Amino acid sequence: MSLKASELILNEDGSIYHLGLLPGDIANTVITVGDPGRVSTVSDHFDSIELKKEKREFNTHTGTYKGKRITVMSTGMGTDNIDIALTELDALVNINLKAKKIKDELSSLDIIRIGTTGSIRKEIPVDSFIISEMALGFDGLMHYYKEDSFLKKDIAAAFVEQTGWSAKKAMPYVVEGGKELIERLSSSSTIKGFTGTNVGFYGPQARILRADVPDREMNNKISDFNYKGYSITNLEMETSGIYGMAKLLGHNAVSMNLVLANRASGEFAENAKEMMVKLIKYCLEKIVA
Ligand SMILES: O=P(O)(O)O[C@H]1O[C@H](CO)[C@@H](O)[C@H]1O
Ligand SMILES: O=c1cc[nH]c(=O)[nH]1
Repeated sequence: MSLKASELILNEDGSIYHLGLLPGDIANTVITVGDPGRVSTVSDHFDSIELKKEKREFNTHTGTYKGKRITVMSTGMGTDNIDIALTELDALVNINLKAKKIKDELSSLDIIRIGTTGSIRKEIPVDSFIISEMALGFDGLMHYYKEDSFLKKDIAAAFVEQTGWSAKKAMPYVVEGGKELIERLSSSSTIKGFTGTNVGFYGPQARILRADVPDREMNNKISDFNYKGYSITNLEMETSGIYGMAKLLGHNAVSMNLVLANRASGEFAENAKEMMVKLIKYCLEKIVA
């Protein structure tokens, strides 16, 4: 049975609805970044660029780095965008878009997020590179899918209990990254972390400019959380969705985080651009190693 036009939506040129991409446009290795402007900061290092396409917040370049074909695509901010980005990337490789049928043989993408984050630990200073071993999603995205056998439910339950998590918010979920990619991108330059993925940047990360939050101690409670040695290191807005959707759809994912803010000390990075270029070069070298 083919998928209905209302479910698998294609543009006039046959490209997938939001990404505006055709199956041949993407490589098997996809770097995702939040910021559309960061796409060229990555592809500037490519040997050559074969494709540049842009739709909404999804800016995509495909090219080669040291002979390896790589796609870099922006996702915009938040796991609502990640739901679209990963579902449509998966459709590009695992659904025959012309027949609108799921392929008999499925393929796996390597997905490497290169993003920015705030550390909630004094001992993880700005300019650090955190590689997320696991993510705790505050966003609820994975509760909208039936398959949940890969979620670490004991860790999420302990988190709810220890932090007194409000039932008015989504139930947190915990999901691991792709082990092989995590090992490949780890080194003495990276810190292994457990990343909290928030639904926003201000209130959801307990930042107060003018609007107060219901619990000013929440970041301390998150940082005090400890279950079987697992404790949260940093906050950002995409990793849990990427890890969850990758596990759900059979892809491998890793999230690399440049620490821009240290929420415990109140500091913000002074040379963010330079450090991002350093993280990008580091990731590209590890991808082709
Ligand atoms: O720098 P990016 O990749 O966008 O990542 C982080 O920065 C944004 C917030 O400033 C959020 O998307 C967060 O996850
Ligand atoms: O504190 C921070 C810094 C970058 N991105 C976030 O989501 N939070």
